[in-house]
Amino acid sequence: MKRAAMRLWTLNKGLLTHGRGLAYGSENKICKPLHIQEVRNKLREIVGVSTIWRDHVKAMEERKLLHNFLATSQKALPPRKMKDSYIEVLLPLGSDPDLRDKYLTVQNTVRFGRILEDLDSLGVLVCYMHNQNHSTKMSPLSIVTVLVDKIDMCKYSLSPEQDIKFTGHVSWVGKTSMEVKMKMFQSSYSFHMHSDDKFWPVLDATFVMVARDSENKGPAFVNPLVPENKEEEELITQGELNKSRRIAFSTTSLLKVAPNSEERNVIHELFLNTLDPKTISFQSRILPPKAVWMEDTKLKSLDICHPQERNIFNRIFGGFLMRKAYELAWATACSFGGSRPYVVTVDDIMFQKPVEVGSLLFLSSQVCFTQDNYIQVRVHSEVASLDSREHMTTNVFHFTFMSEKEVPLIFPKTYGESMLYLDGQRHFKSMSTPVILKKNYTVEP
Ligand SMILES: CC(=O)SCCNC(=O)CCNC(=O)[C@H](O)C(C)(C)COP(=O)(O)OP(=O)(O)OC[C@H]1O[C@@H](n2cnc3c(N)ncnc32)[C@H](O)[C@@H]1OP(=O)(O)O
Repeated sequence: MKRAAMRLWTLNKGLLTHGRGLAYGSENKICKPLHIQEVRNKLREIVGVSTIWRDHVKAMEERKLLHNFLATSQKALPPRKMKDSYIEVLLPLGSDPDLRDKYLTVQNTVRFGRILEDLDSLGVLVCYMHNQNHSTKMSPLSIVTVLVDKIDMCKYSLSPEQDIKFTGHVSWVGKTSMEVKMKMFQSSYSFHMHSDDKFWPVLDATFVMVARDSENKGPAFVNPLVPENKEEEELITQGELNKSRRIAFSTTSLLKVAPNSEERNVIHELFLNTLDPKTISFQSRILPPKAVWMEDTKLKSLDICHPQERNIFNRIFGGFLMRKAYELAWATACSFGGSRPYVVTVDDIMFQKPVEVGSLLFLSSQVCFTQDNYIQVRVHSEVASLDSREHMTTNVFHFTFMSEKEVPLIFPKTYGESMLYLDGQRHFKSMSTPVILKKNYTVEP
């Protein structure tokens, strides 16, 4: 590996230093880090879509011709290395005040919803870099987000006055799917970059993206991935384990099988705690002190999905859906906990179905589990077309927040709510390490 590429690769593994001069791309192509605004432009270039909505049908017609470039088997595609897909993106919040406004909350913190949008675009670009075919300008692949496996926040504060840097690369591939690992770092200096800037890690994310054919109608093979050293071998093994974990999680879903005996005891205990001791009845339920019924924690929203929010394939951009769901979840946690909550983990967001432009997007959010200062919020997303009343679930989002003070206990009333409680508890327990609350931990909507 060339020296510069080796340095970049090493930087991705730990603390990122020397903000300037970092690069992205394959071994043979070392460039400056991309500006965040270039990411979506680059994606449009790779996919060859129009920037004007009225031309979108024509642009998609043109993409049909790319079908001939699709591989008939994975073996026919050359293997790639992790560094081939490695990219760096700069979000110069500190040095660009106009950009900063887009990311700013009224409390002078960073809008986490905007970060989710950036991660989604970055994840797609990483996958295009992995599958880059130098013989065609436009890619025959349509890459979509299928799963946000995990986003873990580190405990450093996110300031809108310091530059942010993202890195990402493909860490595992299946036949048509790819796992992408992304990291986010923040500069330790305000307003301007110094040649000796240090970037500290603030976030770790794992997404799964899927390759589809040029019209986004059927599956398409992705290039194989070969490890170059022991660490990369471990990442690939971890990718395999992640796949098995997801399958195991989904086969024990409470939508498919009954809760285990420990969980059944939890639910019965909660039920007994809400029985009115003055009556001998299963029907008289009262709330214990410092507790809230789950049904009283709901918030809902409706959005019309305008063309402005479309992705490169003229469906609604996954990042937009995540931002909307996150902001509703944050408002739910805030009104429940009575103080400003901080996001700790985003977990297992599955994009089951694409959302068409023009759909009505219904989001329902509720607190489904609490413990100490933690609030687990679930957001259910459904769409309906304007001319049909039929609703279809497109996503379920799970967010873990932390409040500055201890929050009330949550009590389910119905069996359905009890399942939501257990599902929330499972997601909460899957959180890697509980974050220690810090006063300067300032990630808000
Ligand atoms: C960047 C953006 O804005 S994209 C917009 C947001 N995303 C979307 O709109 C995507 C909406 N979802 C979909 O269209 C569909 O669910 C699809 C196309 C992603 C998957 O459809 P499926 O019928 O599950 O496809 P299929 O069974 O062929 O699976 C395709 C691959 O996805 C993988 N996959 C499917 N579900 C999951 C999951 N929950 N977690 C991880 N991988 C998954 C499969 O393992 C398979 O990978 P492999 O070929 O490497 O083994």
